[in-house]
Amino acid sequence: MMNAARSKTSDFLLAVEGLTVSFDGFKAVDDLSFYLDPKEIRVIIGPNGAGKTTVLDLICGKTKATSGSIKFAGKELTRLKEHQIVHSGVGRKFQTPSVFEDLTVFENLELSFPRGHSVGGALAFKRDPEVIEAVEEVAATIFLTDALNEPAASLSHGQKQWLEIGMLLIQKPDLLMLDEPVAGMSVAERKKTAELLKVITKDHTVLVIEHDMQFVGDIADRVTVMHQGKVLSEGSIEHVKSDPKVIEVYLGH
Ligand SMILES: Nc1ncnc2c1ncn2[C@@H]1O[C@H](COP(=O)(O)OP(=O)(O)OP(=O)(O)O)[C@@H](O)[C@H]1O
Repeated sequence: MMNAARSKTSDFLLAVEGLTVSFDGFKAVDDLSFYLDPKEIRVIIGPNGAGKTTVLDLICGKTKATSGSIKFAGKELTRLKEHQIVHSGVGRKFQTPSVFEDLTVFENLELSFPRGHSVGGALAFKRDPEVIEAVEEVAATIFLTDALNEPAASLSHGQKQWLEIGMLLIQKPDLLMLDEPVAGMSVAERKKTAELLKVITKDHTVLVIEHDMQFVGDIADRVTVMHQGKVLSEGSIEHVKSDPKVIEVYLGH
């Protein structure tokens, strides 16, 4: 198999091999292998309980693997703690936005600028041109230039999701993982989010969990379909959509 042969090399940004996690004997992720190329957008789809969120939990170190390997830029992540994985260049956005509502968009982005300060410390820090430039650049990418001085509380749900993506982007991770980024968004916001992800992958690799098949088709380079903790199918959106196994367990419902 091409993937198995290539995994011997360091071509992949992320190589997940034989990954397994058991919760009281139940294998939520079961001997899972998949590989991400640099600058790829991969979408993981699959029915509820397939193990998708658990895969992201394993990659970011929130959950420890029972066995298997997660190699990121050649480094084994399964032995690292969550903060070490963040430092290695893996950023994760959870489903619910967790922006600081009382702070402005500018301040939310500024706080996330990587300088190793606590929340209070970062705010007390004098704004230097480097931070201002980084904040303005990210704000433009996430369509929030005009809202920089607005409190985050005044943003729409979709804008808060973009702000949170911006808070990851400003840390310049090599891999961004997003769990259902367009859940609760309007059609217009979904379109803009697809645009945003296309821009992001010029510099980053993106791993997304998503149910909205229209959105999946708009963004994915390749799709991995999970079922019962395993890969059921993998390939282009056309390939997985026409795979009878995928239609049977997921798309046909
Ligand atoms: N910490 C845990 N302890 C016990 N069981 C867990 C734990 N985390 C996940 N599970 C179980 O593992 C299975 C996979 O869950 P997971 O949330 O990864 O699925 P999913 O594909 O993300 O589903 P959804 O689309 O509903 O979010 C589920 O049966 C879930 O109940």
